[in-house]
Amino acid sequence: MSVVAPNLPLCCGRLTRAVWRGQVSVFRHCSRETNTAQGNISPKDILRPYKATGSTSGLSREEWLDKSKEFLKGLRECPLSELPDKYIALRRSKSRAHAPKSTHFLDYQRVRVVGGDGGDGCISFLSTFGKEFAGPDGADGGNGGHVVFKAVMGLRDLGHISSYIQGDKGEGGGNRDCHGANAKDLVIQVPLGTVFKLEGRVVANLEEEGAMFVAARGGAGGKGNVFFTTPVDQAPRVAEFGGKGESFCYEVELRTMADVGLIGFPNAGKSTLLRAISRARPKVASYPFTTLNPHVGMIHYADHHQMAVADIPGLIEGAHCNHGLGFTFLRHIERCNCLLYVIDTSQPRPWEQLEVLMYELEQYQEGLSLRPHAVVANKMDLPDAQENLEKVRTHIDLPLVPVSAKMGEQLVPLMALLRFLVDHSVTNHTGVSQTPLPT
Ligand SMILES: Nc1nc2c(ncn2[C@@H]2O[C@H](COP(=O)(O)OP(=O)(O)OP(=O)(O)O)[C@@H](O)[C@H]2O)c(=O)[nH]1
Ligand SMILES: [Mg+2]
Repeated sequence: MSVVAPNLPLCCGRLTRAVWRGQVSVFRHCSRETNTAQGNISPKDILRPYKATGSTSGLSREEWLDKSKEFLKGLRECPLSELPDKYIALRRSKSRAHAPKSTHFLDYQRVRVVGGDGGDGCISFLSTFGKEFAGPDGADGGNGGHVVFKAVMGLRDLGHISSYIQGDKGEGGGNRDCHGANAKDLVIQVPLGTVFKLEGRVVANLEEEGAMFVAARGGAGGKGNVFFTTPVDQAPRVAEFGGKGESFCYEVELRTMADVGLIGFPNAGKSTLLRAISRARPKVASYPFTTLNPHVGMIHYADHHQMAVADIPGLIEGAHCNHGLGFTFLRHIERCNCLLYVIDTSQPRPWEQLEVLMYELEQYQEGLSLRPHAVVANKMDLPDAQENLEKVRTHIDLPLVPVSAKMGEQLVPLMALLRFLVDHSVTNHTGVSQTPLPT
């Protein structure tokens, strides 16, 4: 089943032909010498072919680079009508929401979790008609509720989790041996792949659906005065307070944020690209660092597969030394299975952007830049872009797709390549085999 009309260019995003007036490039103001001196490898070394060590797919870098390039070549020769469903991204069927603010994606949250306190025990003495001192009848309090996290399908981020979570208190004991009710456990749903850390140590990893983690246990209910009755003391005037619930401060983070992360310099057009290929609404503007938090959009394919693509804040030279937005947001990149480097082809020497980006990722975490990746040469509608693209091809030996995110051009091959990359990155975990391109 193919919903997209064959041989028609898929035009997503805004199709306004507004004149775009160049931008200030931030990275040109940074001193390259200072930063490169701190690492063992130079940015240039990154692009040279070398043996991979840290690919998530298990394939060597050369293997999946060759496969992706072969795939792209096949894609150019194959008419769109003959593409397998899995490579055909569906157009947005619904219009974007009119919510006043676009919500960003939360993949990290510090949470204080406190179990509910137990109910207090009761001091009471029974007095009935005809028997004034019928003995103690103060009952026990109920137990406080646990705070439990449960992994469920269908949730993607941690935005619904507040920074302070308190379990319910147990009911106090009553007279006439009426025990207080136990409080209900507070079950908070989290996405699959949520990791809980306590003082930097991983204490729980909820990978499977339905997996639960008791983050803080509730306190036990206090005993009522009946409990303290002894042969010696038949009328004890003593009862217990309910126990306090446990209290911990967890770092909650997602192991995987998205299938694909868009990496690029500020103003490269990452947010524009995400808007073009999904219904996400990250802000787009012609000044650097417009995006300050990651945004995730979904691409739907004709075989009903959904793929999450994350727009990650812009990266500049020296990011690993806390330049620009610092390195805290680099951890978002760790949580993407594949990387899509977005370069601004209208700028002079665009391949240098790629060198810097890969270098920064390597400096942050060895092997990070080697995850299955491809390059998008964006802004092909601008003057000089075509000329620059030819030069880029001579400098970059990676799968490269020229697009214009603003005009919505060449997005079909890009989305097919993304699917191909993502399938490759998960093949080893799931054992799903690839559908070959029609020959
Ligand atoms: N002509 C043209 N302009 C584009 C294209 N893609 C993005 N732009 C423009 O480039 C500017 C920056 O785009 P953004 O999508 O905000 O860039 P970004 O990479 O998300 O930037 P940060 O959020 O700052 O990292 C905007 O003015 C866009 O309209 C394109 O394909 N062609
Ligand atoms: Mg942006």
